[in-house]
Amino acid sequence: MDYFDNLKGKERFTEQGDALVFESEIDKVYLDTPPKIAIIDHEKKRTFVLRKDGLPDAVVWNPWERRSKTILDFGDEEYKHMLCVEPAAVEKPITLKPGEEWKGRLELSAVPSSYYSGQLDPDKVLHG
Ligand SMILES: O=P(O)(O)OC[C@H]1O[C@@H](O)[C@H](O)[C@@H](O)[C@@H]1O
Repeated sequence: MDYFDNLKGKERFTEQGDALVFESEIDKVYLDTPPKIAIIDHEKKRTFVLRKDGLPDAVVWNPWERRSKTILDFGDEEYKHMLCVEPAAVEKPITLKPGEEWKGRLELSAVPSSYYSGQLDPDKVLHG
C-alpha cells in the first residue's frame, strides 16, 4: 500500500503487508485504503472496526513521546493511550461547486477482540 509520510516531507512510499505496527512517532496518509479497517488493541482485548464510504485515504497518527510534549492540549503521556486513524480524501481532494453536494460515511464500532478470535488474520478481519 502506498502512503505519504508527513514526517518525511510528504514523500510517497510503498509498504508491504496488511497490518501496521509502530513503535515511534507516525504521521502517514495511506492511499486508496480498504473500506473496512480494524484497529486491534491487544492490551484491552478490543477491536475497533472502522467502515467508510467516499473517503479513500486514511491518516494514521501518533505523536509519540517527544512531540507529545510540544502539543499544548495533549498530555505528555497520552500518546500511550491514543491512536488517530482518520479517513480522508487527501490524494484526490473533493471540490464542490456552489450548490453541489457530497456525501461521505464513517462508522466506528468497538467489539471485544474475542469476537474476532481465531480470525485475526488481517484478510479475515477485512473481508470476513
Ligand atoms: O493539531 P491538530 O490540528 O489537532 O492535528 C493533529 C494531527 O492530526 C493528524 O491528523 C495529522 O496527520 C497530524 O499531522 C497533526 O499533527
